[in-house]
Amino acid sequence: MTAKIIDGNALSTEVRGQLAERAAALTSVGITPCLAVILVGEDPASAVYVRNKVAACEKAGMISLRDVYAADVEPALVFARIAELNADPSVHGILVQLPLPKHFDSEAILESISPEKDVDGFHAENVGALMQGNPRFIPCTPYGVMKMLESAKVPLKGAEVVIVGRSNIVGKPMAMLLLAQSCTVTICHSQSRDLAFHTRRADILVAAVGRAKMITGDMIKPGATVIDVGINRTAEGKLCGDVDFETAKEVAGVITPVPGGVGPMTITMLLANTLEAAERSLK
Ligand SMILES: NC(=O)C1=CN([C@@H]2O[C@H](COP(=O)(O)OP(=O)(O)OC[C@H]3O[C@@H](n4cnc5c(N)ncnc54)[C@H](OP(=O)(O)O)[C@@H]3O)[C@@H](O)[C@H]2O)C=CC1
Ligand SMILES: Nc1nc(=O)c2c([nH]1)NC[C@@H]1CN(c3ccc(C(=O)N[C@@H](CCC(=O)O)C(=O)O)cc3)C=[N+]21
Ligand SMILES: [Mg+2]
Repeated sequence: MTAKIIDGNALSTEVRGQLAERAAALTSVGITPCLAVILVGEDPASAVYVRNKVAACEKAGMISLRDVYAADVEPALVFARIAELNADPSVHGILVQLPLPKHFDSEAILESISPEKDVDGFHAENVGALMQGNPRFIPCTPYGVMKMLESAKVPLKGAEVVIVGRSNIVGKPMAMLLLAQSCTVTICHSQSRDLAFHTRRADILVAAVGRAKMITGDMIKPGATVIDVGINRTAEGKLCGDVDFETAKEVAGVITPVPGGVGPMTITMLLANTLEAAERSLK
């Protein structure tokens, strides 16, 4: 038996269709949801993501603004632009593509975004709200993973979850969301001893490391749900996840592919958060 695959492209199409209807309803009362994306530098992967985000917005009937700065831009210029977007009532969401060049204080940039427009959910106030179980914006990647688990009807209450990776943008918020659904959560990282000991206990295994194919079939409990957040490029330029799909799919019960898994759902939930911000602006 090979694992059931959660198709992130198909689920995205379905969810984005629903978002487009809500966006159209808002537009009919004079508010078109608008996302502003800021990109600093020429990293080709970041440029692709930003292009995908902008295209997805337009397809769902939302407006997107894009500001691109040279890698050596004066941070003051970016702070000034964020202040302008914060003050503009026609802008509902603001996203600064990460990572930023080294001469930027990334934390200060994220804190300068109005929490009401922080559709990534990275502002300290929104991180705190999520931890307190009262989220304003759920970070897009973990939010997309929760939608995928829901669509596959994966039982959460009491499930043993192991997350590999503890970043602020994926691992930590993922742990908070699953904890809120009464999973028992373990977070592993580069200093964890005997990673496979942990991963083999997992009913739900989330890989968010950034190391191609590091999770192999022998590290997975038979029948487990395996969520692959990793996006890595092989020497031949092919995209692959943190999970070795070929060996993992023979052991797992449910698995997500790369590409076509968590990535598209991340963009879908960014649209959802932008729409949500626009809907709140009515109230
Ligand atoms: N699909 C999507 O939408 C998205 C995909 N990604 C992808 O997900 C992956 C992770 O991204 P991100 O969270 O930003 O990555 P970071 O580089 O910020 O974090 C990586 C984490 O993996 C841990 N780690 C590194 N090596 C090992 C190891 N050998 N064993 C166990 N843990 C290890 C690190 O541990 P330590 O903390 O100790 O250093 C760290 O916590 C990347 O491939 C990224 O491209 C990211 C965002 C969205
Ligand atoms: N402020 C900020 N917010 C982010 O959400 C953010 C970020 N910075 N920096 C980088 C990471 C990464 N990320 C991805 C989004 C979509 C795909 C995606 O659509 N992937 C496609 C493939 C795309 C391709 O062909 O390269 C897929 O997996 O099928 C991947 C990765 C968002 N991130
Ligand atoms: Mg990172």
